Amino acid sequence: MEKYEFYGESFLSYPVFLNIKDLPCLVVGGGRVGLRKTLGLVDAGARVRVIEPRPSENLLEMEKNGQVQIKAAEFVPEDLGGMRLVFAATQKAEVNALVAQEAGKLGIWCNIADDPSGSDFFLPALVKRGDLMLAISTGGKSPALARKLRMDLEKIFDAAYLPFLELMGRLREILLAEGHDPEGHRDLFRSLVEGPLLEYIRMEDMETVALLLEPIAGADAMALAVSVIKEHPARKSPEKGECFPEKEGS
Ligand SMILES: C[C@@]1(CC(=O)O)c2cc3[nH]c(cc4nc(cc5[nH]c(cc(n2)[C@H]1CCC(=O)O)[C@@](C)(CC(=O)O)[C@@H]5CCC(=O)O)C(CC(=O)O)=C4CCC(=O)O)c(CCC(=O)O)c3CC(=O)O
Ligand SMILES: NC(=O)C1=CN([C@@H]2O[C@H](COP(=O)(O)OP(=O)(O)OC[C@H]3O[C@@H](n4cnc5c(N)ncnc54)[C@H](O)[C@@H]3O)[C@@H](O)[C@H]2O)C=CC1
Repeated sequence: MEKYEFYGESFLSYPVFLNIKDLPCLVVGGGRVGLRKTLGLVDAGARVRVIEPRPSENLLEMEKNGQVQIKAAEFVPEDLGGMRLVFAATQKAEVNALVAQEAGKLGIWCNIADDPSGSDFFLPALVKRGDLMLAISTGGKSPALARKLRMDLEKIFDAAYLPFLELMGRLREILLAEGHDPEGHRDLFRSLVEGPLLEYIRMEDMETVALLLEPIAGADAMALAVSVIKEHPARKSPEKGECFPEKEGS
């Protein structure tokens, strides 16, 4: 840091992106916070069970759609059987502490909504653009700041990053299929990510995008550009005036 030296005790953590597809995960307490954690787990493809005596309409709707399983009762330690991650998200500190204690006995990683220092992990604020994911943590010091930074970053890393990353991935596949040349590829990819490609994607200037892709994609450049930018499944209807889905700023 240039101007400020870090002072005081720093929170030690190890950032990872977990593959939790199809893994059983438990959310205890399906209120405001529990629902937010549940939505994140569902997005990641987990098998989610929610323990909530008074499930909300939102949760019941998700259960109808087969996204979650709800047990409309109070938590009992047996609920933890077979679970890999647990979120203690009730408004009752003693219930959350019990969930954490029992999870600890079983070696299940636990996030406690009201006890950052007792948690095995906590969640970052997220900017997601397809496979591009920016995760923001303040070490638990200020979730409000994490949320604000997420919204600021969403403006910088706008929806155009989705087709941009998709294109970079396709170009990389083409080049790697032709052979490995780490030095040459590095320069090529660096010039593509630093150059004007993103700007032309934003403008949907297909001619120029195709021109920039040509050195790698050859005669397929225009077809590639169209399939990724104009015909991408994530694209919303043009009458809405949006290219790709934007996350709401809530
Ligand atoms: C430690 C952590 C554990 C965890 O939950 O994983 C934790 C803990 C607590 N949060 C509390 C409050 C708020 N949490 C939010 C929002 C988010 N909280 C998230 C994560 C985390 N929250 C982890 C640390 C992340 C980090 O490193 O910063 C986000 C990023 C991700 C997510 O939850 O999915 C999501 C933003 C998502 C987005 O918008 O992008 C807001 C903002 C708002 O609602 O406007 C407020 C009110 C304002 C405020 O307090 O700042 C309280 C109660 C404090 C009290 O009693 O007053 C506790 C408990 C405590 O601190 O004791
Ligand atoms: N980590 C975070 O991001 C944040 C954490 N918090 C903390 O999270 C906790 C929950 O907050 P909210 O979701 O706003 O509360 P809430 O009151 O909306 O939800 C709590 C839910 O837990 C359920 N519940 C109560 N006892 C239970 C039991 N024995 N078994 C199963 N479910 C039970 C209730 O029926 C209720 O639906 C609070 O302690 C709050 O301080 C608050 C804001 C953000």
